[in-house]
Amino acid sequence: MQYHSHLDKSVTASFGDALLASLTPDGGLWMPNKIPHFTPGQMADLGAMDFADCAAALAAHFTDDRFDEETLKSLCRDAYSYDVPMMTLGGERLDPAMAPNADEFVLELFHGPTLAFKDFAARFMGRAASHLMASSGQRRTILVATSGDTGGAIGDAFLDQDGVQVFILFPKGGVSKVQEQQLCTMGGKNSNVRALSVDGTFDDCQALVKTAFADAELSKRFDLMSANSINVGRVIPQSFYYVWASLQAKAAYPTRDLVISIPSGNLGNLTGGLIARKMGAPIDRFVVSHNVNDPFVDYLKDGEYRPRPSTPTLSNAMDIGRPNNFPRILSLFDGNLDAIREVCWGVSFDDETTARHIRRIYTDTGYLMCPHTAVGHMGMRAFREAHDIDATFLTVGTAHPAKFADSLETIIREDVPMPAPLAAAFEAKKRVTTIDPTLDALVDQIALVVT
Ligand SMILES: N[C@@H](CCOP(=O)(O)O)C(=O)O
Repeated sequence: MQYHSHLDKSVTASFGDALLASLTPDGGLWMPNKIPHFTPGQMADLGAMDFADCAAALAAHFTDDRFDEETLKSLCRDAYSYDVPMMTLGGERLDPAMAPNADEFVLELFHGPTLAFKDFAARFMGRAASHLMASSGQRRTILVATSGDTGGAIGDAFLDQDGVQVFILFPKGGVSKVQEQQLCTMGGKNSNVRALSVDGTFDDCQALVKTAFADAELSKRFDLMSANSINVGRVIPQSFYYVWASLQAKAAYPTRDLVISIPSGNLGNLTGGLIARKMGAPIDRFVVSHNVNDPFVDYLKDGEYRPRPSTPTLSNAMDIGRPNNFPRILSLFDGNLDAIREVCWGVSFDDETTARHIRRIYTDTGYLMCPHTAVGHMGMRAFREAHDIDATFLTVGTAHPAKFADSLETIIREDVPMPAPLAAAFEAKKRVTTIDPTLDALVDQIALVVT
């Protein structure tokens, strides 16, 4: 598989080179030259595998000859050592024998080490980069902008990795208390993972990272690598769980359509889903569910893309006014808005509605959703109201509710228990430096540890 720049198809690279380079030399995003398409029979074989083996089989079509079958299998088995359940709000697993009439499930992607869906892509990327770097003796300085979850997942995936220094840039006061604790306590005093609290918004963090990449001299001096979903090595593995989950849902309820609602911000998760659908995953529609930071919803409505400054919300990881993956979505559909609309249905919700939904679902069923998952769940319900179809409805559960204990405790007026990894983070001492949102301030921090 070769990759090309979304700006110029003649600019190409292998998977490994695209991953380590992050952005194309012309400042574009890497796109796969051709998305493999699987027949229903091949899809059925993939669906019969466990998630890790299915991911490895898919990855074989997107990587290069530095990744043989055995390498990918052990990489995925090591990365995906946790559960990927699809649950009803009543706590039943997706299983037609147990829940013959159930048609709504949460695809819980938050059972990895940092309790967010970002672990799926971060763990694949971390292991793939380590495999490439071990054979070539390279080093990298990783910059990752986070609105809450990506930073933790990347920090965890690259923690203690030789030749790698990670800088996590998060908006000061713009992530939950638990997320901040997690981001600022990765590793010990001499950790290779450092947290930078940026005096600005997530969009400022993201812009800062992009400015650093645009500076060729700086990029070369520090061997910069991005671990955001601008890196194609993050987006490809985000397609694997859509393939696998859709096959499980279709096998369980074969006569129904399948609709997946994705809580969305930077649009990396939607891009992964669209790639899965192009591969032949049996997904009929995506509901693209946003908080009030919703330029993509407006685009679906009137065809005008108007990125704008973000507004802080309860679902802070989606507080993004300029989604990075918008150009990739256009590229997947050759810019055809009608084709995008046939697959994507957009909707957005404010905080008051989100809080009310969390409280009502918790009171009625005992299921506690993180604010992002709640936005996805409301999107799914809104889609159902607007469309009379017989379908299985999957809502992507993006993060464990405990990561948002501060806001959820106010909403449900109960304590939210902390799972062990988060409780451990609260035992550790926070290490964080506050910086201005300027390139000089960022370079000063990098230069302290990278020569
Ligand atoms: N929602 C993200 C923001 C970064 O997005 P990514 O798609 O580049 O990972 C987060 O939680 O940090």
